[in-house]
Amino acid sequence: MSSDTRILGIEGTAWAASAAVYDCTTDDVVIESDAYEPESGGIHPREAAEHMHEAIPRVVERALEHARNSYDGPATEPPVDAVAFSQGPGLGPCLRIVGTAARALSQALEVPLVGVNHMVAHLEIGRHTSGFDSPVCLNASGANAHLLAYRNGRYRVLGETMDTGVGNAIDKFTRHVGWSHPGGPKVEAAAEDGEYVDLPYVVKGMDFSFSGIMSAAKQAYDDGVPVEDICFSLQENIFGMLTEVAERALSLTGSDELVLGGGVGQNARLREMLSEMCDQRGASFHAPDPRFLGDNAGMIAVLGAKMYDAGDTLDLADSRVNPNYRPDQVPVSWRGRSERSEDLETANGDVRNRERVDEPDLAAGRADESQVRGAEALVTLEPEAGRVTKHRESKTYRHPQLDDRLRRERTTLEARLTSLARREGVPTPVLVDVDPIEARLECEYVGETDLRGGLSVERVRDVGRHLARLHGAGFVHGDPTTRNVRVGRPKRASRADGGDGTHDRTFLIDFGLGYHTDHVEDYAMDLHVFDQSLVGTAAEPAPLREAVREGYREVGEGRVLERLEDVEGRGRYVTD
Ligand SMILES: C[C@@H](O)[C@H](NC(=O)OP(=O)(O)OC[C@H]1O[C@@H](n2cnc3c(N)ncnc32)[C@H](O)[C@@H]1O)C(=O)O
Ligand SMILES: Nc1ncnc2c1ncn2[C@@H]1O[C@H](COP(=O)(O)OP(=O)(O)OP(=O)(O)O)[C@@H](O)[C@H]1O
Ligand SMILES: [Fe+2]
Repeated sequence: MSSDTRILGIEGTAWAASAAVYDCTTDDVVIESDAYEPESGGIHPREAAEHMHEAIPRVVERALEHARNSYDGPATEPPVDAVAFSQGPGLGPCLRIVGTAARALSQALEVPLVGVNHMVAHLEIGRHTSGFDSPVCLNASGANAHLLAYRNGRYRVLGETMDTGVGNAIDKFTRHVGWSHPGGPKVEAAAEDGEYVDLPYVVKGMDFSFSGIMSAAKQAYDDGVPVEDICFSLQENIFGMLTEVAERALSLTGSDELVLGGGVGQNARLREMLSEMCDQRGASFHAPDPRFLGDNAGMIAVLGAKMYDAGDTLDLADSRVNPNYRPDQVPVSWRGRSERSEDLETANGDVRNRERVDEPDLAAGRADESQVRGAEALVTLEPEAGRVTKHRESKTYRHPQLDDRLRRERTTLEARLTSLARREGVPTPVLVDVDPIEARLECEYVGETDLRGGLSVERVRDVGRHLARLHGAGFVHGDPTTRNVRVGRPKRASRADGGDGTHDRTFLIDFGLGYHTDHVEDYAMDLHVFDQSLVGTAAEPAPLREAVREGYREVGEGRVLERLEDVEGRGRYVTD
């Protein structure tokens, strides 16, 4: 940053009472922290608030003392230009204490107040220390776990945990085995001596869930499985899931930069996996210094400075804290104008650069003219021969046993669901050969372009009907994006169709994330992913979104469409 801004940052969302001074001229960050350590169990909100009450004045005083000592301006001037504080998310009682302290200080020093979103700060500190321009960010913290990417003035949530934060999930397991809080570092230490045992692994598109794996881990412990083996395997599966969704986000955004944020980011195995994944796909990876990963006021001060320079300060009346403050609620004021209107066309499930709609799509990593590197597989296209070969290559970041299992399971499932879908009357590629051991699948080349390069109301309505048919048969596609729909004349099936070979069809491909389910919620989510993909792809999504619903209504159940409205009403999904 070019200005000579100096900012006092205050953090106190849960366990870390922390204050920092950031000096833009030198880029120095001085952090003073005082951690709350529960005597037993996890974090108790009331005890944590008592800790804040007592520790915040102390750390603020130390930070201010540093600010005064290093300030060479007039003695009558305040030693900082603004006070930035964590406005949320976090524990209400803790946040309120921090808010009160920040307001009092801003009045005493007669400087403005800056309200910082703690999760955006976890992200921005990585962008700041890496110098990356527009990275995808994986926030792996105690109470959260999500992937963020910037588009059109906001950080969009591309994927997130469907239940608890990643650190909290680990901490619950360590409480079960009687270890003190925080559990993450203890799991990391115990994992050193562990061997792999099978545990659940749950990724749905770019979302993921920890509840199944944590129950299984506790059960394994109760059954006498050595705790170090469980710790080792927990790390392999949980961090494998996070790395997989991070790779998916890179592939779909077309970004080649990844930054890590949050307390769990201190884990060496997680960093190793992310770094290896990025190496394998030619992307750059950055993890900030550990002092910037766990909760700390340094990241609040650094983002506070960017916001202050952009004129993004708070009136007292707007300075109330928000325990549920989501990162996608923050209007991003501090990125340059050119940055704000640029880049990623993101939406949950389908994210891309608008110009990349040529056919064939080789944008996500061109190997040669006929190969596409998707998020999961290397796909060899032979349109002339009417053939496609999809190979789920080994991911070296994953434990070999887990890697084998996932590649086999998904290849088998993709083959099975692709055929099942066709039996339900949904056009899909005809399978030629499946080799689960090699994770290789050979099938018919279908369509002429991706749907995203050939959007029309009729085609989208057709996809609505297709999804309804799958759901009627008791399974979901799992990843129905405009990239996973092919459109055009069928190469072989057309004549069998009774047509003249010019009849337009929409094919569903890539069933690797599909699964059997009878939950309305899963069907609604499937529709929602497609809906969001339209929002991310089309200049005028409204008539298309209506068309999907029409198509679905013709064939499927109204209650799924009702649930879709619920899903949209939950607020996570910003579609503007
Ligand atoms: C809202 C805010 O209060 C919250 N903060 C938070 O969760 O603290 P953070 O410092 O980002 O993360 C703490 C978590 O990070 C885990 N952790 C710390 N070191 C770890 C390690 N080496 N391996 C795995 N987990 C680790 C701890 O077990 C704990 O669950 C958040 O950012 O979600
Ligand atoms: N049967 C097919 N006919 C024509 N093109 C295909 C076929 N299968 C795949 N493709 C092309 O290859 C691309 C990648 O294939 P696919 O989606 O199956 O791989 P993936 O690794 O699962 O990708 P991602 O997870 O990124 O969607 C598709 O977007 C499509 O353009
Ligand atoms: Fe945090």
